[in-house]
Amino acid sequence: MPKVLISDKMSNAATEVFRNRGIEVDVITGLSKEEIINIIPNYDGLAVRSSTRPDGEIIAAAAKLKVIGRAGIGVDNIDIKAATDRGVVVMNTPFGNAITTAEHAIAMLFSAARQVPSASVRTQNGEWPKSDYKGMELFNKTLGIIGCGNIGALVAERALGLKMKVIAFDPYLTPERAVKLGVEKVELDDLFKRADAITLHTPLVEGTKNIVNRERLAMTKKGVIVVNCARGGLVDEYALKDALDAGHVRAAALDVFAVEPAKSHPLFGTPNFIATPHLGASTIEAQENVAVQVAEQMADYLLTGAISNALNTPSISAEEAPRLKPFVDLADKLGRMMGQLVHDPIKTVELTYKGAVSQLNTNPMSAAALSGLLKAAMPEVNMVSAPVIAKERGIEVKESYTTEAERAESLIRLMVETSERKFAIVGTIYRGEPRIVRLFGVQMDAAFFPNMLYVRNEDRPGFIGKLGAILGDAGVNIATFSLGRMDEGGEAVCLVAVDAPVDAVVCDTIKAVSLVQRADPITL
Ligand SMILES: NC(=O)c1ccc[n+]([C@@H]2O[C@H](COP(=O)([O-])OP(=O)(O)OC[C@H]3O[C@@H](n4cnc5c(N)ncnc54)[C@H](O)[C@@H]3O)[C@@H](O)[C@H]2O)c1
Ligand SMILES: O=C(O)CC[C@@H](O)C(=O)O
Repeated sequence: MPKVLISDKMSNAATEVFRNRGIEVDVITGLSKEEIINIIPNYDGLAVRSSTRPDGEIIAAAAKLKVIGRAGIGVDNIDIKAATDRGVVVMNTPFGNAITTAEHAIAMLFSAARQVPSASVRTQNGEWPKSDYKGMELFNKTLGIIGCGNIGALVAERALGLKMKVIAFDPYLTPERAVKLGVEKVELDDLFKRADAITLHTPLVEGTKNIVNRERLAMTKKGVIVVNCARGGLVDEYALKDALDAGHVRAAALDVFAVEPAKSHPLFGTPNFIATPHLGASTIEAQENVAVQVAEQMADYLLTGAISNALNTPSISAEEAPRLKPFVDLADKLGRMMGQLVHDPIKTVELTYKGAVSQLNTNPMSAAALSGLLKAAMPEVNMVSAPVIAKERGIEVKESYTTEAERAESLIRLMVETSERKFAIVGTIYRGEPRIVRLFGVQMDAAFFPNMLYVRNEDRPGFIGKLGAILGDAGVNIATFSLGRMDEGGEAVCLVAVDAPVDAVVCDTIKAVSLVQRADPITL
C-alpha cells in the first residue's frame, strides 16, 4: 500500500481522500528539514503547501518518493530540477484557489482605495477619524493587470464588473483572448503610465523579478495604488516604501513578501500600507478544493499511473493509463535494447507510431523510449528526466504518426541516428506482450527477455552450431533463439534469450568465429 506524508497544514479533506483510496497517510506538520530527511525514505508521496521546501537534499533522501503534490499553484518552494532528475513527478492544483486569490486582490484593492484597515483600527481606538480619510472611487478608473493568466483574468472579470477600465500586460496574452476578456492589451511602460491601480498576477521568474521597480514607479500617475497577491520579489519593496513615503503612491497592499514569513519589514508601519500574511488562497472553499484535488491527483498517480497537472512530465488520464501501459513498456524495452547496441553519440531520435497506437497519447511512450535509450550511459535517468536530458545534450527528438501499420495492429519504430548511420528497431504488442518485429533492417519475431545476446554475422551453414557450442561450453543455457536475415547468404541476425547474462569473454569468443561482425549482451 503506498504511503503519503502531508507535511503542511492542509484541509482534512486530503487525508480523507487518501484513506478512502486505500493509501496510508501521515500528517506531520512543523517538521525541520533534518526531520523530513529522516522520515522521507518511508514515503511514496509528499503533499505540501508552501511551508515545506522539498529541496535537492530532501529529494535525494527520498528513496521511494514518486510524487510531490502542491496543494496550491506556486511551486517555487519545490526543487523541480532535483525532482525531475530523480524521476519524481511534481504536480500542483492550478485552479483550485484562483477565485479565492482573485477575490483577495479585489479586497486589497478596495482596502487600499478606502484605507479600510487603518480606519477600522483607529475607529476602534475611539478616535473617530472621519476627516482623515478621503478614499478613491474605483468606478471609471484604470486597473493595470500585470500577468493575465488564471488569476489575472478572474481579477479582470471582477474589475470590469466594478465598471473599471482594464489594461493588461502579459507577453503570452493573445489579442483574441484580450478581446474575449474585455481588456486592452498594452506594453509594460504604457501600463505603468496609464494605470490608476496596478495588480500583479505573474509567477516570480527571471523576467518578472522586481517588475515593479523604482524607474517604473516613477512613470506612474501620482496617487497610484499597487497590489501584489502573487509572489514576493515582483515588487522592489524599498522603492515602494520610498514612493509611499513621498506620497507618490497613494496606497499599497501586499499579501506576499520577498522573504516570508515577514515578521519585521521596512514597510511595516508606513502610512497607507496594508499587509496580509500570504492569505491569498486562505478560504475554506479554496483550501478544501486544493486539498481534495491534490490528494485525488496523487492517489491516481500512485494507484493507476494517471498523471494530471504535472509540471515535469506529460499528462496521462486515469482512463488512458491502463491502455498506455503495454506501449510504454514496449517503448522502454525498445529504448533499452537500442541503448545497449548503439555505442556512438546519438544525434537524432525518431519515434514513429503506426496503426492504432498512433491514436493514443504517445508522449509517455516517447519519454519511456528516451529514458530506456539513455539508461545505458546514465543509469539514473527516468521517464521524467529523459526528455530534459536529451534536450540538454542536443539530441533532436522527432515523432511521426501514421494510421497504417503493416503486419500488426500497432507498431512503434525507434530510429536513432549517429554521425555514422541510422539504426531502427520496430516492436509491437501481441496478445498483451511486447515483441520485436524488425531489428536493424532484419525482419524477425522475438519476445523480450531479461538476458539476451545479439549476434550479427554473415549467413553461412554451420554458424548456429558453433554459437550453440560456445554458449554450452560457457554454461549459458539458451531459452529461445530468433533468427532473421537480409537475404540468403547475406547479413543475418540472431537474438538469443539466455538464462543468465552473457559476459564479455563469451562475447569475444563468439566474435572470434569467422564471419561474425558483432556479439553484444543485452540486459532488460
Ligand atoms: N497569494 C496567494 O496565496 C496566491 C494564491 C494563488 C496563486 N498565487 C500566485 O499568483 C500567481 C499567478 O497565478 P496564476 O494561477 O494566475 O498563474 P498563471 O500561470 O495562470 O498566470 C500567470 C501569467 O503570468 C504571465 N507572465 C509570465 N511572464 C510574464 C511577464 N514577464 N510579464 C507579464 N506576465 C507574465 C503568464 O503568461 C501567465 O498568463 C502565481 O505566482 C501564483 O503562485 C498566489
Ligand atoms: O498555500 C497557500 O496558502 C498559498 C498558496 C499560493 O501561494 C499558491 O501559489 O497557490
